[in-house]
Amino acid sequence: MPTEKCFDQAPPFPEDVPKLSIPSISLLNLQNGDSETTKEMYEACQVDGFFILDLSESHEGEILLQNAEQMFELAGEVFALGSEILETFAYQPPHDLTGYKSTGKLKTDDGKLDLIEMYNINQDDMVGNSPPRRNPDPIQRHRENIKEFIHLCHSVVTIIQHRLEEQLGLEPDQLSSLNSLHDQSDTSVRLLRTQTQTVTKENLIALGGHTDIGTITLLFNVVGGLQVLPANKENLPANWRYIRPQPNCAIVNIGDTTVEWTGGVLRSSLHRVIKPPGEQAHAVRQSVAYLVRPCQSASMSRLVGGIVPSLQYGERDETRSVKEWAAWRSRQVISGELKPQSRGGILRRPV
Ligand SMILES: O=C(O)CCC(=O)C(=O)O
Ligand SMILES: [Fe+2]
Repeated sequence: MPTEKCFDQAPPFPEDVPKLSIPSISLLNLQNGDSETTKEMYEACQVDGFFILDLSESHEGEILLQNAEQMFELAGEVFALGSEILETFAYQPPHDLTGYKSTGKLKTDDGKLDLIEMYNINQDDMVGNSPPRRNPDPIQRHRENIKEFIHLCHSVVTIIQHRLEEQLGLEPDQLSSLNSLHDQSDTSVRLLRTQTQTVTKENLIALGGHTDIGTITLLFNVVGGLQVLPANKENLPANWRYIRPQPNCAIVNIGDTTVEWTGGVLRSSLHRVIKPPGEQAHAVRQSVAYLVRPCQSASMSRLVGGIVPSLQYGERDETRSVKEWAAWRSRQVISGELKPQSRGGILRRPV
């Protein structure tokens, strides 16, 4: 659905709401190693932790868009099964997020419960890194499409990481090898849906403020509702800014694991989903996310090299395993026990 066709079917995004201004980065330019584009992307990853990735004009990008559209159709089929069937595939947090999460399982910032349904498809299952899992029928029937979507998303993530490695002065593959497609990880394709909102409250929170735990996220949206808390702004209702979904584009954001690895040079920003703005509030909101997690064998320790700051006296390196660390982070998100906040974003000039 992220093509023009899908945007034409949805009500328009209103002009008069506060938006975060983030750059639109051409995938083709990143593929060609264009230095201006690379610098612009690096800066966005430091300042906002978010940027728009324009997939048009790139051959792989165009195929990815078609695949993402198929994932939107798959989401429609999966959620149409209804909660009774989907509950038989319920997720098991915090250790296994694969499967269905009904609404009302997570706390939102206003102390209420979330309004978003999710289905997480496990990458290892789809690419054959682990024995096949039991999945709802539409997922089983579309295994090949999902696998292709994963391969394309993964190669786009690898291009982004290669450009970041150059800017950070790291070795080629120093970042990207930590989320290899062929090693087990908790990487997933997440299908999300929020029903039409009948409640009049403008800032009704569907998914509470959080940072993504993994390395990087590619997000496909058509209907608005995603908001980011800009850097150096207090978490007050007036400070949140919308990210306007754009046709032929993905939204990219940096996750907490990359902040750990880069010693805080890159930033993972607090984001949330609220009731879609303006006329869009009457639309069912679907999105598709590719959430990259590090391989289980990777370390959470800070990378050594380039402009990544070395540990200072008194600072301790992260020694928990990838699994332990992620379970600890997601427990925080689920229980709301620790207030989630943006992390990283120490300004450092690229090499
Ligand atoms: O649906 C969206 O636009 C955002 C979803 C999100 O932030 C997430 O799944 O982590
Ligand atoms: Fe997120």
